[in-house]
Amino acid sequence: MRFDEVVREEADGYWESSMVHPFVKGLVQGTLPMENFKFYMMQDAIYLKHYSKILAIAASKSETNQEMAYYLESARSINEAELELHRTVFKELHIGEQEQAELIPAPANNNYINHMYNAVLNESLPVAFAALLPCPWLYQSIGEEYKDEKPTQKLYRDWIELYSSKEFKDQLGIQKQMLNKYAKEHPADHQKMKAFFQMSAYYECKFWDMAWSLENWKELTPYELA
Ligand SMILES: Cc1ncc(C[n+]2csc(CCO)c2C)c(N)n1
Repeated sequence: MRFDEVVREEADGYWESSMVHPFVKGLVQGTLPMENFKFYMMQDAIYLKHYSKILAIAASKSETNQEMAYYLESARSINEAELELHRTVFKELHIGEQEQAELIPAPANNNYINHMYNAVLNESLPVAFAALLPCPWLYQSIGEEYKDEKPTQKLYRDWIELYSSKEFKDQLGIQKQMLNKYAKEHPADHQKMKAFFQMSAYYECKFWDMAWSLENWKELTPYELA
């Protein structure tokens, strides 16, 4: 099996759990309350901002021109996507300056972002790349699985369309090849690449939980006293 197939198979549980997650199901079926979608979008804007910065750090650590070009272009295009989000979705959902100024990452988002910074700052570039990969890969899988769903809300349809596009699938193909190239050239990094990929896939699931429960820093999970 190729390296990308091995890491993906190991993460099967996270993929399956995302596919049937009430947030994802609600989104593709159009039953998701707009409050949850708005919360998700606002948290995602923070996530995208940091994802782009992390790619820029990866660019600065690149050893080849090809790597450099890939990371710089990815950082630029995600920054552009983030700006577009503010221009369109934020406007549509009436997310104003005040609401944006008060925005802080929810716990699960914070954990995921910190995990990716840790990868790019303290690990090798192949390990950082593996940590960044579940993000496009999982979303591409969801887009493909639900490409024929047509929820009535335009924002939900746009979301599905974005991640089920051919360009997005082609881009993922290049990313899988990069993963395999890194794996071939850095056999000593295999264990960590796998571990960081799994951790990111776990955090992707926690991101759905966060948006479904409107997670915040004030309320802890209530446990019954024995
Ligand atoms: C929590 C979270 N995870 C993944 C994505 C999807 N995503 C973000 S940036 C990007 C492009 C990477 O090449 C993709 C696919 C998201 N929006 N939010």
